[in-house]
Amino acid sequence: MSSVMIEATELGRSFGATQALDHISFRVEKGQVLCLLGHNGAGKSTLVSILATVLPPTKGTARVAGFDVLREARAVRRRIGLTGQFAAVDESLSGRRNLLLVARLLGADKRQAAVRAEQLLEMFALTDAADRAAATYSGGMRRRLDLASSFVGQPQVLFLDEPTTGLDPVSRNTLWGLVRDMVAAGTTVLLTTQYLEEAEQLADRVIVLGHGRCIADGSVAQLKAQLGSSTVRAVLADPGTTAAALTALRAAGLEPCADDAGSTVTAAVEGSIGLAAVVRALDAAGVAITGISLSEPTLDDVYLALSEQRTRAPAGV
Ligand SMILES: Nc1ncnc2c1ncn2[C@@H]1O[C@H](COP(=O)(O)OP(=O)(O)OP(=O)(O)O)[C@@H](O)[C@H]1O
Repeated sequence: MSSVMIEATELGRSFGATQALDHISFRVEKGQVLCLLGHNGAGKSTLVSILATVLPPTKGTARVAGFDVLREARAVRRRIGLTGQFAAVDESLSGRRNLLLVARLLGADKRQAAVRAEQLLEMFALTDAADRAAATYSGGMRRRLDLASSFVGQPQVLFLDEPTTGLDPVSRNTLWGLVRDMVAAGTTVLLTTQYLEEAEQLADRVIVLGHGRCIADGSVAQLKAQLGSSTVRAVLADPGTTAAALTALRAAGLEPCADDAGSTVTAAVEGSIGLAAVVRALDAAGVAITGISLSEPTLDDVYLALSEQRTRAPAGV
């Protein structure tokens, strides 16, 4: 049996004149975590909705757990779990009743449903709060309950659409641990996020979406390798000098980018010779800095560089 659990072939989706997705193709093997990264409106939720059979594509095909998302939607639904951006729990019910309800909807008898609910409450550290209304839960507890609900049917493929948005770092770490446990048990995960750290923590492979298109595809290490061996990060004394700094570094043969606030510029370089070149170029352009460092590239650097390339690309590219 093929171990490909998600297969998208030339997927496209438009909403009127908006092309939300275009020419998206990829495969995910059993037990892998694919992370979709992208800015607001990049097309992440649209892609998840198509794969989870919530939305039909306008072009292309997709198979999940071996079944076609259009022609065999019911078979797909029986094998997947979906956790959206907003926790889909019934707030008036207790955590336990939420899980019992989902289990009964999926066809479990009363006893099976009770056993499964108990297991999941334990697994997601909700046993103590099991009989309280979900309305009294914290954001992190609600996300855990939501994730537990999507796990009632022991899905082969789990879709997580921005699962940790709005969670504090501790809750986020807990959730990452739960996702790792699921993957260790053989579940295939497709995760969307705007948090690059989340991709670094969980992903075997990352696809970066930009305006509905795939703009990068590879492991975190491969994406970082595209940027050269290291990154120089210079903190500008005056954000008003950002344009001058970028011009000077481009003239020195580098491809710099600035953070949103314009207070830091980064550039990929080859080792410490590159660091000296940055210092010389900024000094010659009269750009004062308050700090400079040389580091291995992070996924943030990759993302910034890709966004920068997109911004500089001519219209229509
Ligand atoms: N039902 C819809 N009707 C019209 N346009 C839509 C609809 N759903 C999505 N879009 C448009 O499709 C594009 C992709 O949206 P999508 O929600 O997939 O992006 P996203 O990457 O998930 O963004 P976010 O991170 O903000 O959730 C956007 O331009 C959005 O406005």
